[in-house]
Amino acid sequence: MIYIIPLYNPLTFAAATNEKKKFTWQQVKEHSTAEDAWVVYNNKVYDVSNWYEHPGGAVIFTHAGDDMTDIFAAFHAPGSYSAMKRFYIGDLDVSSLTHKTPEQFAFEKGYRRLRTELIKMGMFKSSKGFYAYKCTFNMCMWALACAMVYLSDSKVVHFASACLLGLFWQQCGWLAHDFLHHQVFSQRKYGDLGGIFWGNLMQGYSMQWWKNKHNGHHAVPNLENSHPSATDGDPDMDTMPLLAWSLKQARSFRQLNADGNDSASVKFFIKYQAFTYFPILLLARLSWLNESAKTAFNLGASSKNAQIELERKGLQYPILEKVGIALHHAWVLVLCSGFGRFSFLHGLSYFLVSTCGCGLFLALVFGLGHNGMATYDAETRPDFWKLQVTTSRNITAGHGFPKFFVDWLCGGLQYQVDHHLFPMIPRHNLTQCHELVVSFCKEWGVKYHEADLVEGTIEVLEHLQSVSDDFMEEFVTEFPAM
Ligand code: HEM
Repeated sequence: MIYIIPLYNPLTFAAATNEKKKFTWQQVKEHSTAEDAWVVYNNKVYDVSNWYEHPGGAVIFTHAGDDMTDIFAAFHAPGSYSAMKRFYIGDLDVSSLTHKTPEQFAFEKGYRRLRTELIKMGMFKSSKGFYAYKCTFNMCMWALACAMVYLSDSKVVHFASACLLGLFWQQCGWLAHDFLHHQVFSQRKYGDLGGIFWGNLMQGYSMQWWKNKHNGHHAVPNLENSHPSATDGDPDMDTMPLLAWSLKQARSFRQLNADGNDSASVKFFIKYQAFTYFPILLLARLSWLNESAKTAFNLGASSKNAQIELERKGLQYPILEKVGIALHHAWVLVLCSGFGRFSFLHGLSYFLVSTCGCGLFLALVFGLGHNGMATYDAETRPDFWKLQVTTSRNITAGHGFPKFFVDWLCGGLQYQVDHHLFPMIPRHNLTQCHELVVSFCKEWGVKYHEADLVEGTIEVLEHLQSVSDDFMEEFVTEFPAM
């Protein structure tokens, strides 16, 4: 597709002639699609319509027609501010922000000040020693899993090795996560290379597929799609028809049917979702491997925006992505074949145990991080801080799980709330950051939620059951004889 720049645009012309245009909030809100996207940063208005070439990709359009001040700060290196200039079209008429009370202005000012304090405290600087230790520990897990297969003929040892490999993949997920959020290196390129090593080569995931999906999730956590076939919400809660996180989401697939009714499969899945939740988690890695291979080898994208983005600007690291994934499948094949000694069934079992283990351990932590917390749609979406805090849950020690184990298992995401507010803060600084965030939330009356592994899982299952009950109750009310 060819990107045509209009020869005369009255707005860019105004910018070029230094004549400052003023826009009301209402006017900004009218430009809320990828094709017609205005964004606001510190009361300045930018026209980023059709800018699929944006280095962060189509995630930029999650804030079309909205204020991007805080999400911009969450994702970008300081130098990126200069890239904004060419999109500037005028200033926001601050008197038109009638939906904001003086208290809201003070709240926003307060959380921006807190961010500045954290920067001054050095919270965004990583300890290279910490990450060297984490990377070495992880590689030792991998070497041990391989050695157990190579040196032993015991099925019990092979089973233990497959479980260890599942855990290793889960830990690779957290390391790739840290590198790709640029927690480890402020230089983007080094973070990306770390992401390719832990993501593509060791885990089998495409780093660009992951970035698109994960950064989209960070921009709009627990936000529902505007339409069942749209992909403008949080990709991580785009789980229909298998799982619904709100009654509205459960009902959404009716719009796809000509008769406006739910299909038998939707009814079945939503009715039993509290029971199917864990089996679905077990299979999650297979779906991620599939999506990753599709992205890396240009066989399709997971959303319409990701597809257009791939067509317009392609992959950031086309060769490394492909080589990384191909080598990943090669070493996994060698290991799953028991270095040539396993029967087909034995090798398949090894693969399934490790893959399902990884899916379960990874998705369990994601699930605890957000599932069962508040969900929003475009109209009810609150400010950046409240959106991130109310949709996230921290995981604490408890029910026999000690803190060091929870910290290791969750790879930094035990501080999900704090991580969502400041995704570039390295995980080893989150404990300190957490204390300041909690006291800020207390001061401003924002509910900050924590639960241990068991309580959190029960909350998730209870939430699924309550959505399921509300959904099924409608049929009983409408058709009492059934
Ligand atoms: C006028 C508006 C914007 C401009 C000029 C801009 C520019 C840039 C630039 C130059 C980069 C690469 C350097 C860096 O990582 O800091 C970048 C990356 C990124 N941007 Fe933006 N951006 C804009 C708006 C947004 C918005 C609204 C979002 C999210 C809703 C966003 C999300 C991202 C993400 C996630 C990355 C990192 C990609 C990576 O890690 O490779 N950007 N942007």
